[in-house]
Amino acid sequence: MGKRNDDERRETAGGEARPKRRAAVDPARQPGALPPPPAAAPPGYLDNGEAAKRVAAAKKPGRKPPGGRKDPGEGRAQPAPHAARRGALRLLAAVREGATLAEGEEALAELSPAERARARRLAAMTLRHRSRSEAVLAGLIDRRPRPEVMDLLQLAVTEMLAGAEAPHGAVNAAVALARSGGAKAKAAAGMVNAVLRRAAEGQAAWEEAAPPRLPDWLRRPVVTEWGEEIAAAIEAAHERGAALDLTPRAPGAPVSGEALPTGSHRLPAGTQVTALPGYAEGDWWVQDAAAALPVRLLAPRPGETVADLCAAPGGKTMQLAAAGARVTAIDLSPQRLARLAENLSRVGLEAETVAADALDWAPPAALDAVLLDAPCSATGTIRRHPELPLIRDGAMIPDLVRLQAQLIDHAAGLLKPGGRLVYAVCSLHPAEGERQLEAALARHPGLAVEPPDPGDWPAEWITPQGAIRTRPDHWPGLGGLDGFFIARLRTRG
Ligand SMILES: C[S@@+](CC[C@H](N)C(=O)[O-])C[C@H]1O[C@@H](n2cnc3c(N)ncnc32)[C@H](O)[C@@H]1O
Repeated sequence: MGKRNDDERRETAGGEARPKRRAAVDPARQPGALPPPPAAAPPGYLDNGEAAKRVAAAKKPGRKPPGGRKDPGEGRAQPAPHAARRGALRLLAAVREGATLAEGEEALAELSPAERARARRLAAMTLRHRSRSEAVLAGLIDRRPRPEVMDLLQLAVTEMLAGAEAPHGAVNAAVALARSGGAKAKAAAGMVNAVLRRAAEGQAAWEEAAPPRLPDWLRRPVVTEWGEEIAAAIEAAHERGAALDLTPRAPGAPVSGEALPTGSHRLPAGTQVTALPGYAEGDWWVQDAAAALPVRLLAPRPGETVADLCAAPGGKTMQLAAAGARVTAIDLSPQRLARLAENLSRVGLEAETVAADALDWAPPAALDAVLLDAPCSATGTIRRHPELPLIRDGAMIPDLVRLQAQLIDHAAGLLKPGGRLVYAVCSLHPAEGERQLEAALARHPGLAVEPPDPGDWPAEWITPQGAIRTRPDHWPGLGGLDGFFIARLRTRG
């Protein structure tokens, strides 16, 4: 799988962004500060690239580890043994340093595309099941080992008990990796061997353990909003991970995968995107089924003027343009906007692009509609980004809520009388969704919620306010979907 393909496989939704000056989210203080995305950026991150540079510098292939030891893979024409596992451990180490899996991937440049994909899969699987491997290991170790040794143990336990890897293969690989590490890892090789041989018998403890809990800062508001049972169902859905969803360029077009009730198509996770029919022709793009819903609710008509205020990397811009709307796509990040332009060009669609703070942007004439897919905590995308709970602490929520409110206020002022505003966030935090809508309605007596047509939308998604709320535990039989809050507002006119 090529680099392009890797990038395409990432969700095109999401994206917490750097408020330029009006609100006070400081990218440098964000634990998950992300690089300018090479392609479709993972959601929920800032765009300053600092964390990525830090991680890449620390993990550069060939960089000598402390003590001058030569990396076993250094200088080899052939990949080092266990290259994918070694890559997965680098990714887990990057997450421990506060980076995302996507940032960590910068350190995997020497791996083949297939090894890189496997490293990513192994790391994500280890993170998704981390509570189970912890439970298995808790009964086998007296004292928690060094973090890198713990990563190695958790990776091997996950491979054995969730990944269908034969125990001897996972144990031997882990021992070999420990032996090829620094002095401290070498010293732990005996313990790794002994613990993992016993862990291979730990299937019962694995099954009995609960999925990873949401962090308290997110679990509390989730439980207050929907109750304990739903919080647990969300956690279980996060552990199951996400399939690959495609949005057809034209409704009803022949696109691979199972057609979902909302028009997206679903394929198994791990499907090689560039090999699918229609990729080169731009017949579809990768987009979680939930991320495709805001434009569906907006229902753009041919010729309408629509601004996509926080547009990059452009999943929703492409939907708007495919519907025939005259779209202006605005984004604060020129790098992300460049990616949007690339995406548009791949699928042969057009939109005007503007690199600007949406709070400073105004159209020459009032608009028919505005899509505000606002920067947010991205907590609705944990299925795809299992590292998020580990690298966020919730401190950014108040600043994000403030920025979202400012963007709603600005967006409302850009509309014609009778124009519509769709506000969307890929967040499970009610402060960014349900409470944000309540506050917006209180500030804007001239705006009213226009509820979705109940005939077209699952009843369980429609909130008492007339908005749409999707959660990862929805559609259990179909494989779930990301958490989004989406509201359609209309100016009285
Ligand atoms: C949730 S993502 C958008 C995802 C996009 N709508 C899609 O479907 O592909 C949020 C985007 O908001 C942008 N952003 C953040 N603050 C902004 C601002 N003040 N003005 C314009 N764009 C902003 C970020 O750069 C990021 O690309």
